[in-house]
Amino acid sequence: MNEERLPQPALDLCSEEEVDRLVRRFYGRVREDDMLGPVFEAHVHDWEEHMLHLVDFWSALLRGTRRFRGAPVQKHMVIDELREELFERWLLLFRQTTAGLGNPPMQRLADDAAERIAENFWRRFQMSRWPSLQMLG
Ligand code: HEM
Repeated sequence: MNEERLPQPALDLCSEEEVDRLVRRFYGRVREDDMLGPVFEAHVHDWEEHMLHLVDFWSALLRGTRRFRGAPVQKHMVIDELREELFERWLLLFRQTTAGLGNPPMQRLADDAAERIAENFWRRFQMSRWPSLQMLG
């Protein structure tokens, strides 16, 4: 178990520029990826809008800002292509990106949040597609 406390969202954890760098580098990798690229290209119609929206999302999680407005769960529930390997790939590219930012506390919080959210999306997606799984708790 990691004894060190997880960093908390704070304005001095990272700058807006670092958040912007994370999002642009990450989705740059996603777009070039053989597995994830086609899924995103099929659903994202305006990439610049998506980037700015995702900067607001990560800025909220990492810096505690309050610009993000959205419905992430619903947006993912309608992506028919979702499957476990895609989430694993998503997390791999995300971790590679955060590792290259040179800000270890930001990296820890971002990786932790991404993992928890990915698990949540995947669990909810399975529940919504196969409601009989609900009885398994
Ligand atoms: C297999 C993994 C994933 C895929 C294929 C995926 C795909 C997508 C796509 C296609 C959109 C655009 C939807 C639209 O605008 O209609 C989107 C939006 C978004 N994604 Fe993901 N995603 C994945 C995992 C994640 C994870 C793990 C997170 C968070 C840690 C995340 C956060 C978001 C957010 C915040 C939005 C914007 C939602 C909104 O507009 O309210 N995604 N994603």
